[in-house]
Amino acid sequence: MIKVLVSGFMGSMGQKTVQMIDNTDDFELVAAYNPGIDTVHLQGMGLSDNVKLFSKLGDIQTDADVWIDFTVPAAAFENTKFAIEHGIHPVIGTSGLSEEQVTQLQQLAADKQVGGIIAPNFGISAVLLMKFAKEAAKYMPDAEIIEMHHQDKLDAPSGTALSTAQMISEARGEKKAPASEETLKGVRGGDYHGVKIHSVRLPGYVAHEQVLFGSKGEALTIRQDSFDRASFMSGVKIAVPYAAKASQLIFGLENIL
Ligand SMILES: NC(=O)C1=CN([C@@H]2O[C@H](COP(=O)(O)OP(=O)(O)OC[C@H]3O[C@@H](n4cnc5c(N)ncnc54)[C@H](OP(=O)(O)O)[C@@H]3O)[C@@H](O)[C@H]2O)C=CC1
Ligand SMILES: O=C(O)C1=N[C@H](C(=O)O)C[C@H](O)C1
Repeated sequence: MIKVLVSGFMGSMGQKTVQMIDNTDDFELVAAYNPGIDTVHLQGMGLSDNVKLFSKLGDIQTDADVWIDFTVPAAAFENTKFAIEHGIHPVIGTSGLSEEQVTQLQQLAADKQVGGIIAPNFGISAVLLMKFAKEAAKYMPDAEIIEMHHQDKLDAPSGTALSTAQMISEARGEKKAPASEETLKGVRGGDYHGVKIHSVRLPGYVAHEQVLFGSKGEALTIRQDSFDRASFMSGVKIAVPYAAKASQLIFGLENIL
């Protein structure tokens, strides 16, 4: 049995994760963390009395093996650091960690021998999109990304879009996006090493990404859609047993599939 703590358990992803753990024989929810726990939410969630609840990071005392984190970008670094320092293997879905922060956390995990995984996206369709985009970029280096998310998403671009841009950039090498004068500021999107990223936020959307490749007389479009947050749970389910035994902190679900 793998004992799990869910950080951000009252959020959209946190609630899905609690359900997934309840429905998985090998996992047991032993602790849950969320600042500002409210009883209305709690009643709806039907957590067992054995689950220890925490609303402050410093108060957490648990025998959890794995720390699943779906919180907010501003909390991702401190939460992951806390988990590693307390011997709890991290499975981090929260977006917004910088490359420097990931490197720091990987160093800490190696020092403490408490490994796990940080994944910008636990959905299989998104992992495949990134893999296919990396391959396509070798042959069609001119690419732009459009990511589309629900209106409550705090960060832009999405972690997935940033990761896709990194992979495209690595596969094709240095390249600049065509220069054009913006008569409306920001209209050409963000720029990651020449890969333009456009972030759309709309009600009704969940999480979607499209990568457009253009070449002489032809184009390729790769698209994935997460219509439901359940789409991320298959990846989390794979990540938990991996993390519980890991001595390194890896980045990207594709590395353990
Ligand atoms: N890797 C992946 O596959 C996926 C990643 N994500 C990422 O997961 C994160 C959460 O997404 P989502 O569930 O939609 O967001 P929500 O806003 O629905 O949930 C975030 C939860 O975290 C809580 N929270 C705020 N601060 C802290 C803290 N310091 N420690 C612990 N919990 C905290 C919030 O509480 P309160 O409301 O009281 O502030 C809230 O309950 C985002 O970064 C998102 O990008 C989302 C989907 C898939
Ligand atoms: O906030 C979300 O919803 C999502 N966040 C992740 C990201 O930033 O890439 C993963 C997925 O896109 C859903």
